Amino acid sequence: MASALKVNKDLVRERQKCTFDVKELTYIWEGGREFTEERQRYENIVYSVKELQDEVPELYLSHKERYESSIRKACILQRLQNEYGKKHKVLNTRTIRLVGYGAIRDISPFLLHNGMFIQTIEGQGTPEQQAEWMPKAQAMQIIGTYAQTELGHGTFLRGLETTATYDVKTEEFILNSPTLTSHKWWPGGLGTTVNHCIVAAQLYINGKKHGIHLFMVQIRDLETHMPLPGINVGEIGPKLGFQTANNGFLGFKNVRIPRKNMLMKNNQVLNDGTYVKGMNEKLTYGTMVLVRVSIVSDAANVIARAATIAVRYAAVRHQSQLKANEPEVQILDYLTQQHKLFIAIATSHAFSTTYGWLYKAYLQVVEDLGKGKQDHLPELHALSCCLKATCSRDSAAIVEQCRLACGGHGYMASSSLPIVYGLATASVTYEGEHTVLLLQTARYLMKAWQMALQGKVLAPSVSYLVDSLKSNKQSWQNTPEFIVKGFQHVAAGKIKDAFHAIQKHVKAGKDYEDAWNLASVQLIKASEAHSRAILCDVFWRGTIIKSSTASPGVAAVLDHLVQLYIVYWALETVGDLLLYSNITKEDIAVLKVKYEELLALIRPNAVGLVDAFDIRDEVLNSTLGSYDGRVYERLMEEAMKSPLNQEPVNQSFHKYLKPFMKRAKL
Ligand SMILES: CCCCCCCCCC/C=C\CCCCCCCCCC(=O)SCCNC(=O)CCNC(=O)[C@H](O)C(C)(C)COP(=O)(O)OP(=O)(O)OC[C@H]1O[C@@H](n2cnc3c(N)ncnc32)[C@H](O)[C@@H]1OP(=O)(O)O
Ligand SMILES: Cc1cc2nc3c(=O)[nH]c(=O)nc-3n(C[C@H](O)[C@H](O)[C@H](O)COP(=O)(O)OP(=O)(O)OC[C@H]3O[C@@H](n4cnc5c(N)ncnc54)[C@H](O)[C@@H]3O)c2cc1C
Repeated sequence: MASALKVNKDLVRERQKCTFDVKELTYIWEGGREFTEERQRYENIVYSVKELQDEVPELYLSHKERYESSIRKACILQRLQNEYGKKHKVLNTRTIRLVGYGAIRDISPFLLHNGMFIQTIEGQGTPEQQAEWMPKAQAMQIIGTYAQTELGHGTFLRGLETTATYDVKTEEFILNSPTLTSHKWWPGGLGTTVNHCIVAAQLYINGKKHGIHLFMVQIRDLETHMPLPGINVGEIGPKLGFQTANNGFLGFKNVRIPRKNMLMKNNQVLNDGTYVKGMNEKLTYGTMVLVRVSIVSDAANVIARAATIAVRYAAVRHQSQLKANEPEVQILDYLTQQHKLFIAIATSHAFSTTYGWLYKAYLQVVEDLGKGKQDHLPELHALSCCLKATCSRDSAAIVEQCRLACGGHGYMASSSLPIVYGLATASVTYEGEHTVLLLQTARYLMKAWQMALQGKVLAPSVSYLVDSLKSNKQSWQNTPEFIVKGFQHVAAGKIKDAFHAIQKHVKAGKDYEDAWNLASVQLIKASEAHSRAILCDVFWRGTIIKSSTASPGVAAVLDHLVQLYIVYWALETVGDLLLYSNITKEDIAVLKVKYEELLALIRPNAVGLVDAFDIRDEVLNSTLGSYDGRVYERLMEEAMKSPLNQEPVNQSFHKYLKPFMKRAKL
């Protein structure tokens, strides 16, 4: 934190107004004091390393230089992380990623190694395979990625074209990329960083296709880093964001790997080519479920970054007068600005709470699977799909809203909002495209509705369908509990409508699949409504639990945030509530007043609330959002770093402009 003397006076005043203990909220937000202190200790180590500090801002480097700089920093970070783990305790993934951003600025080329390669060995490997690869992967003696998506297919995994054909004579798999579209395309780190991959390929034994399986494949020599024979590997080039993720392509030509390199925790291939089917073929997709769950947490963190920048800037920035002859006001005092920004703070808390709940459900399912029980797998898949879809999409929209709320300066790269948007919007697509995942959940919801009609017992997350089958005669109440019930009625109503739409098309003679496609806009709306009902319910119940042990000041702000989130979404979806619940026009008028009251209650705590996210200036890396609020000074200082400002006259003047002007005179 900057010294009090240098802090912008508006921010000083805002912090004096704060009515709650900022540190206490940080501990709650981060899941406990021990996590915060751990992160802070690690940050102090990382950000004191001189080699991690930029001489030239990353954005002025070429694509190649940025990659090289990110690898250099990623190696230092990995060493620091390992040393820290040995000395203190193994750091949690949130801390590693958050602190990593502060050094690398964008995505680490090791993200897929740390985020999917290791997790897949752990989740899909037999104990022997884990014993062989885990220590090497953890020590980074081998560096890997998760290579699934191809040029031709990302979503439809059964359509992947890479083949792994078992050769019973040599007890090897032979990997091939038979077409251009079968080339792997996108995996992070694949371009020029990794030497190993987990490859998703169609398994063939004696001419019979057994579907998608995962294989450990070495693609580069560990000494020379040259691609191994039969491997065609490279980088895919610049993208909207994720510039330093080193996404790559990969093709195979008769690449042989030993039988033991198929990940065999679930399905197995024996020496003689016998195929042994596991408990559930979808367990092969297990790493994706874990990452979808983690993306809910990522969404909370990315919004916290954007909200911190935009709220601090809105406190420092003065523009226009509310009344003639009065000074220009802090833009944070405009109600429309509060409407844009306070929902960002509330959403971050909503997603963080939901992540805690979802991760617990994930751990329970993993434990059950270990005992051969898979009853809750479909529910977890459905929840992780719709929550990943909704949270990533909301995070991209909210980050963009925060950027727009900063006016012109939000468009500056030095605000960091463009790079944060690049991160947020990528997550809408990767790890399962948004619409596709909503439709996965819709499959589950259609089955759940059918079961509800048949009077069967439903899984907890859809048990609200039973209530909605009974006629709802209760009059509306403007309480959070009741509004949450209203969201459940909306979800149930949309699920029912989508169900009937499919039935109508089937009755009219359509195949079920065509009927599904014809109803799919309704299906994704049903899935979205289900997500919103879950988010509001979990956030509301989770906040009650958190508040029960909090000080009155913190409990009050948590209550304001959860109420704001619920009322905001009630007003955003008011048409749906009018259609599917008993809300009246009068109730809506009351909700509007309530919303404005909540904005007013949050206003004095706005800066305190973003301070409580406790995101260091190194991580924010923003001219607009730093703790001290020296916005204008920083904008000018950063501009002065432009290479174009290092000389009074650029050579292009003599080369092009001057001759051009001379010709123009004639
Ligand atoms: C030094 C600094 C270091 C810093 C870093 C360190 C940090 C480390 C920590 C990291 C922490 C977090 C990690 C975050 C990493 C983020 C980066 C990720 C980058 C992106 C990676 C990728 O994108 S990988 C590729 C992802 N690809 C996809 O998601 C593909 C999407 N498609 C599918 O999943 C499937 O094909 C499909 C679900 C869409 C359809 O599958 P399929 O056609 O086979 O199935 P059906 O539709 O026929 O359904 C059949 C039934 O199966 C059920 N089903 C489907 N999937 C699952 C599943 N996963 N689990 C359970 N059940 C499943 C489906 O519902 C059907 O059921 P029924 O209806 O009952 O028939
Ligand atoms: C930044 C980034 C990093 C990535 N990293 C990795 C990685 O490390 N490893 C890896 O393997 N992959 C990675 N990917 C790939 C990513 O997982 C896929 O791009 C993603 O799963 C979407 O698949 P797709 O590109 O095939 O989209 P498509 O499926 O082609 O989607 C195009 C459009 O078609 C629609 N569509 C497709 N199918 C259906 C359907 N059944 N019903 C309705 N609409 C449909 C979609 O909604 C979308 O609008 C990464 C992608 C990005 C952007």
